[in-house]
Amino acid sequence: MQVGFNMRKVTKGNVTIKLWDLGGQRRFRTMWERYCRGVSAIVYVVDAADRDSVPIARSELHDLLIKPSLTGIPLLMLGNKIDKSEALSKQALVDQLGLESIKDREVCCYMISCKDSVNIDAVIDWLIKHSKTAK
Ligand SMILES: Nc1nc2c(ncn2[C@@H]2O[C@H](COP(=O)(O)OP(=O)(O)OP(=O)(O)O)[C@@H](O)[C@H]2O)c(=O)[nH]1
Repeated sequence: MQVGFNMRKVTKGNVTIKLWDLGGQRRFRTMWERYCRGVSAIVYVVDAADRDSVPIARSELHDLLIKPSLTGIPLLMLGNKIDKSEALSKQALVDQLGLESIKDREVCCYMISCKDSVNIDAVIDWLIKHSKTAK
């Protein structure tokens, strides 16, 4: 059975980051806001190779960010699965997710492959930079 919410800790050097992995399926989405309140950053992972799902990812993202409780929380967008030939380019993903229209917070986007460990270090560094303890 798919569990909707898992907590993990990632340590690099003397910094430990606490991550909540929130389920992406429809039935879990109403709970996203509750888990995002008060966090240092929101990491939103999309499958860059699943082009049909991007419009849904876009509307769910903007529905989330419109919540007053989440104003100003930095957003890290990750376009995953760039090892697949059908993956969107970064520019196409940024455009299709409407990231340029987000003006009330810092937004960063990396294209990654969890399978091939592409850009994972950059993600960890970004998370450390935006963690509460490491400023
Ligand atoms: N090719 C490729 N496959 C990947 C990559 N990352 C994850 N996958 C595969 O994608 C599938 C889904 O991965 P999950 O980690 O279960 O996805 P998830 O986003 O946590 O799923 P939900 O939270 O339920 O939406 C698995 O079969 C993974 O092996 C990647 O970078 N490249």
